[in-house]
Amino acid sequence: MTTTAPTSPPTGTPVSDADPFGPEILEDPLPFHAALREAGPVVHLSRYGVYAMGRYEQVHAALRDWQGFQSGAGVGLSNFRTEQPWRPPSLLLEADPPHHDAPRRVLSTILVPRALRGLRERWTAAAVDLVDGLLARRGDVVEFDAVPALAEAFPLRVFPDAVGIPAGGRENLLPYGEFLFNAFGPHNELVAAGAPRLPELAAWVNAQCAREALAPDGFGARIWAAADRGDITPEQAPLIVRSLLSAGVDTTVHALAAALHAFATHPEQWRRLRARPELARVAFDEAVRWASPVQTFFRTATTDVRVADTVIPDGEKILMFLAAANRDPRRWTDPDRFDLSRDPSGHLGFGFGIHQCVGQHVARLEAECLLTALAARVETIEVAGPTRRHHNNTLRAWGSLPMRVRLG
Ligand code: HEM
Ligand SMILES: O=C(O)c1ccc(-c2ccccn2)cc1
Repeated sequence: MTTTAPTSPPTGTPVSDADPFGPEILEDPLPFHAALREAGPVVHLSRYGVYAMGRYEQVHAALRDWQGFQSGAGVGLSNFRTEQPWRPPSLLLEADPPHHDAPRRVLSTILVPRALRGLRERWTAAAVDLVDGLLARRGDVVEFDAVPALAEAFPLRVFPDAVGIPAGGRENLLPYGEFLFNAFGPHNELVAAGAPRLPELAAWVNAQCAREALAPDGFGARIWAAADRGDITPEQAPLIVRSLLSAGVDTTVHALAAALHAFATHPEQWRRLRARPELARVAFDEAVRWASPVQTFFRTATTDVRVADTVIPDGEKILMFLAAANRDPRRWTDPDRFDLSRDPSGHLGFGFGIHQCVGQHVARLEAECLLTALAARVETIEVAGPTRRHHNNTLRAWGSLPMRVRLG
């Protein structure tokens, strides 16, 4: 019996020859994810010479096994064992224990839900103000592009202030993150397009991390206070502030856009949220599972590590497809359905294990505030025109989401 290699429709390219960072798959990754899951627990991608995993079981196990699958050699295609990082490595993301431990403990303490309690009232008011401003004096049916009007506007209205950076230059945050998340992939045209502005963007971001730039009551000041206490060193403090500015903006922007798109294409789920606004938090996690705004990232094998029938040699890169795992029918019932009655816990959209997103509670609070404010005013939400994807090597993003809402 001849078995034909699984192909990623429609181009018919065998999975092992596919380019997951090329425009076809970035535009619509779902067929490739399905083919990757079907091809086996681990697949060698010849184009980049990496080992790929698309099934929940293997991605979950690799994320859990930080000793066998390290972050210290970088979580992008670039291998820090042999290549220079484009910026000083993150003390959390690109570090393994024990170096990872203290920076992680400092950020965990600052970003834990009870530490965010003081922000809920302020962020709720900011969301209500943004939504009211968008809908005011425009009649009962209002049209707008949800990407700039809501998905970008809300995080940029609340998060930089929460970090405590100055008012000027915040328009640099999105393009910096855009480059950063592209740079985890291969040096393709997406990376090349962002390179010209990088020196100025990186200089601006680094300048925001200095103690004197930060307001006395924000996340940044609390990181510096940890240095004053000796929990971390003063040299580490600015890099940990940089982590917030690196990871905390583009991710939430594209996750919120994904949630708004999910509701605009599933009117019955919007009706459920309207009826029960307390579902906003679980709705956001279901949107993060269903859309996986963070699609992929890498680990590096620290020994010859066996996964199913494959031995991944020491030093080789493993590309983990969170998005494929989040829709693996081996783990999820009816995985392609966006369904608020599902329990999405266990999804890998925020990662898993010791590096699991330390900012996930910040993201959830932003989403809860914005979705609750919208659900209070908007009876129906629908797509009002052609949507446009925005391609990034790591992030699943919308470039434009024309929306029509009916007030109720
Ligand atoms: C919906 C929005 C977000 C998504 C989908 C997301 C996703 C992720 C994922 C998948 C990881 C794991 C990376 C790995 O294992 O190598 C991660 C780590 C991280 N995230 Fe998030 N993130 C989001 C928002 C945020 C926010 C708002 C912040 C900051 C306030 C943040 C800060 C971080 C940091 C510092 C890490 C590294 C943690 C470590 O390595 O110990 N993220 N995030
Ligand atoms: O500490 C940082 O600078 C940083 C932390 C986390 C990320 C990241 C990477 C892949 C997926 C989600 N988040 C990026 C940067």
